[in-house]
Amino acid sequence: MQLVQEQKCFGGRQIRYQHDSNTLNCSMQFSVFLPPQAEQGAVPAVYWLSGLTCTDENFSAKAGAQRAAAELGLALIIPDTSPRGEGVADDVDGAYDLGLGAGFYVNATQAPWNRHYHMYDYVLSELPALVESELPLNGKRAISGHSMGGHGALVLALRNPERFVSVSAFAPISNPTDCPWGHKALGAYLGEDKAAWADYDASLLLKAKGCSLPVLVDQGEADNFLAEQLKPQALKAAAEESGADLELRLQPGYDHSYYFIASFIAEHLRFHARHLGA
Ligand SMILES: N[C@@H](CCC(=O)N[C@@H](CSC=O)C(=O)NCC(=O)O)C(=O)O
Repeated sequence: MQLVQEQKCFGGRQIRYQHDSNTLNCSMQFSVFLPPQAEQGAVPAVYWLSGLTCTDENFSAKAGAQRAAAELGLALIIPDTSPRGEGVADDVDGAYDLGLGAGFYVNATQAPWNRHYHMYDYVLSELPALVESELPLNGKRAISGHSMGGHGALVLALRNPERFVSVSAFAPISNPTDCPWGHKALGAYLGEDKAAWADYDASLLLKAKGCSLPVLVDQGEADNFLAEQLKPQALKAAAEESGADLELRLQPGYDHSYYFIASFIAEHLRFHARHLGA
């Protein structure tokens, strides 16, 4: 991987890298925050998955996560939200909720998406293997994300509990088989056979398999997308049915923006630090 950019931040290093991804079949950029403790030895990592329209830079620049990560000794690993570059398919109308910036953390099976859109495997396997071989990381991982990225974080953790110690989300798309964003993306990437969609629906996965990991979810009550797209009540019902350790916090007055994420990211990082032994 090649260094693109680096800034000192809260005594640590905010870094952007580029690499050629075999999983996505294109060149990718991602961001990393290394806390000051990484100068002395290997540290645990929180993976952050961003939402629709984002690159790795939205979270790095807007969430203000570095202060708490530096205090807690946590690395932050921040991938992009889709494959990028010439030859990578995009929505024909340039819609914000399909194609570039909207990979939904799935492995697409349908043309033209299946040439590049394998964000599930990228985040689960290729990116951790790369950063853990090149950076001072101790192999302990937690995962979090926002909206589409909250959906991705929950699905990755629910399907691979041995890979993470904890999972959290901000305003996740909790039940994508039952909302317009999910129908559009899962239909395009996986095809119209809805049986394939269930593997990427956190509420269905939680109901069917339960979850051995602690789960923290924050949801703003003034979020414009709450009723139509996010459906946290489906996740809560699934957790109650399966006995999963979900804490769902409804936050009065907060919307869907990065101001909401910035308000609670330190609490999420402290939650993950407890489970990571940081
Ligand atoms: N442009 C769209 C909404 C786009 C949007 O709100 N994106 C969110 C994530 S939404 C779910 O995945 C986001 O994080 N945007 C980037 C940012 O820096 O705020 C519309 O207008 O409806």
